[in-house]
Amino acid sequence: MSNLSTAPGGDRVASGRSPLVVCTKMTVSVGSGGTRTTPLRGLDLEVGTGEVVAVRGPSGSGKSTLLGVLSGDLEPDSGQVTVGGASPPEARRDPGVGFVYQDFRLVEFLTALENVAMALEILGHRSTEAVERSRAELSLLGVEDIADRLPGEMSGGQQQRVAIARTVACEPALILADEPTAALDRTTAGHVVDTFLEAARRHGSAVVLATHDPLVSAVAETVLDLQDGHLVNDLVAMHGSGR
Ligand SMILES: Nc1ncnc2c1ncn2[C@@H]1O[C@H](COP(=O)(O)OP(=O)(O)OP(=O)(O)O)[C@@H](O)[C@H]1O
Repeated sequence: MSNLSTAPGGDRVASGRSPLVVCTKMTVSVGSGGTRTTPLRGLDLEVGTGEVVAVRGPSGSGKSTLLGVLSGDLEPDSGQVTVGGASPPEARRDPGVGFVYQDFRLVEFLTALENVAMALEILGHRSTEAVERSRAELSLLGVEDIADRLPGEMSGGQQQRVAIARTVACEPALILADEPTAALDRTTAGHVVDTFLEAARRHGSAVVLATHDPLVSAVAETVLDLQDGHLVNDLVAMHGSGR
């Protein structure tokens, strides 16, 4: 577990290993006109290289909004956010940010294998190597048997695992996943969680998981709760009692 300390704003920051993600006094609004709302208000966060963080919070507390800012899909109103010293849009390319979206976002006209291989080819991997690596990643997630199926021919849980394989295969410096076990039975959810832990251990990826799933919080190194637009330390996780 990383050392935890409290930032001036009261949010949790990690110390003791090199920070990859740094958010300082970050305020983020979404929507427009009468539906505009500000889920994140002056939030501070650090996530270290190789750290696996679970972000919890009630529905509507801003978990997806936080991931959206870290991925560069959303811009903060104010405050700072960097990933590997770069702005999130720049960081997508270098040092690399992978996002497992809640709705998976697989390319509908590509098979499972092609979805994963295409992502690797975009990063510059040769076709044969990309296919080999994609098969290995699908196999690790237990979906090698559906490698030739299109997303429309897969269950939600299978699509979720293909989306995870696509992200993890690319070995990004930062992995973001929104409810990555939501569509899965408990055994499969366990394999998925192991995949994220392995990505952190083997490649040093920082992993931020937005989740309601106690299984995910139980294995994450750090558990944070979103409350009133801020991140609050989970005291049980801080004191290491069995997580
Ligand atoms: N495009 C949008 N327009 C208006 N309001 C939005 C928009 N996106 C999110 N919101 C609002 O922002 C708040 C935070 O939403 P967000 O999706 O980040 O929460 P969440 O914690 O991820 O929820 P869930 O657990 O249900 O996925 C909610 O009140 C939500 O209604």
